[in-house]
Amino acid sequence: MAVYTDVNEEQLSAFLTEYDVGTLLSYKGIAEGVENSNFLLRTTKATLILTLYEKRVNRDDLPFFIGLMDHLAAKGLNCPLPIQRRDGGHLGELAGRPAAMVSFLDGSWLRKPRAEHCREVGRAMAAMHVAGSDFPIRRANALTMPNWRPLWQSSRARADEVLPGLRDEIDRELEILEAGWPKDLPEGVIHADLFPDNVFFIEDRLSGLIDFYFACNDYLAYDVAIGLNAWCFEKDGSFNHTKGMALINGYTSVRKLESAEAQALPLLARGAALRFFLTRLHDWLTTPEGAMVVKKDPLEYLQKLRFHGQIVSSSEYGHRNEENLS
Ligand SMILES: Nc1ncnc2c1ncn2[C@@H]1O[C@H](COP(=O)(O)OP(=O)(O)OP(=O)(O)O)[C@@H](O)[C@H]1O
Ligand SMILES: N[C@@H](CCO)C(=O)O
Repeated sequence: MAVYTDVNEEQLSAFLTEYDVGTLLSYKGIAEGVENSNFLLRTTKATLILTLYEKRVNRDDLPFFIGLMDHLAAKGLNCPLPIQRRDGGHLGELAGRPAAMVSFLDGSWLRKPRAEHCREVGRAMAAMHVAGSDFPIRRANALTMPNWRPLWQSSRARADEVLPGLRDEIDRELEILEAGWPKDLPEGVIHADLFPDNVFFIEDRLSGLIDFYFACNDYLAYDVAIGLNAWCFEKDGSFNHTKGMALINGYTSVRKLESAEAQALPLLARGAALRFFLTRLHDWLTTPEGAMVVKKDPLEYLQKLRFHGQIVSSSEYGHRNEENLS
């Protein structure tokens, strides 16, 4: 469960006086997520999500994240709306952590997404890319290609404890990705963590996107690559081509992929798999036993990494070139 920093009722009631949201009725820690401490709050006026930002979130990035949610919500995208404080800002401090509140979104995330859901996700991702295109603040991606080697160095010596041979395999992967990483693809604001647990549905209708705390400026197609990793593999590790096609078609129904983006997709997907492998491996090796957080399996992403290494063309993910369409 992701409550790293606990808060008591007194602290919380005092914090709420800085907002026009009524008084506290109840609150509870949310047992999901791995990055920040989240609480569900009910007040006399609203239902809200309170987030205390933890170690991986840099305080200087908070105006980007909060400003982005505000910007996207104003453009009609269904995402949490940051709650304004009485002093006009959005960011406060609680239990020694930077803290903010956002509106509660209805819906829940899908444990077993189907192809039609992947299509909706592709569409919503592209809508986010379009809506973010005039967002004025910039944030470099702190978890893209140049950052992988330092991250790898933090786990490399112990990698073979997780799987014999892992150290040499990832050394090779990293070299390939560093040498071939694409240059000059269209850039913009990407979500960068659009996994099933960050997309809410009400029945089969997508009701909103959450968790913008990895959002950044990067290649737009890199977000598609992350989506293919997160949505289009089955539990047994096999890639589901129908889901890949649905996600890509959903995306391109809103924003076309340029041919350079489509061509780069196999490498971008391979890089995305390495990114999640590396953060998971790092957490796997450093999270103390008994910590109140569910550790995610790095080897799931090793399997995906190997899969992408075999892919030659984006058509294998389900992308269809315009020329191939009848
Ligand atoms: N605006 C919201 N409306 C409704 N529920 C929310 C909202 N924001 C967060 N939650 C709930 O809190 C959980 C954790 O939130 P979130 O994904 O932002 O946490 P996190 O620690 O950043 O996790 P991770 O990065 O691992 O996905 C979500 O799965 C959801 O249940
Ligand atoms: N979505 C990530 C966790 C947050 O970065 C993962 O599944 O590894």
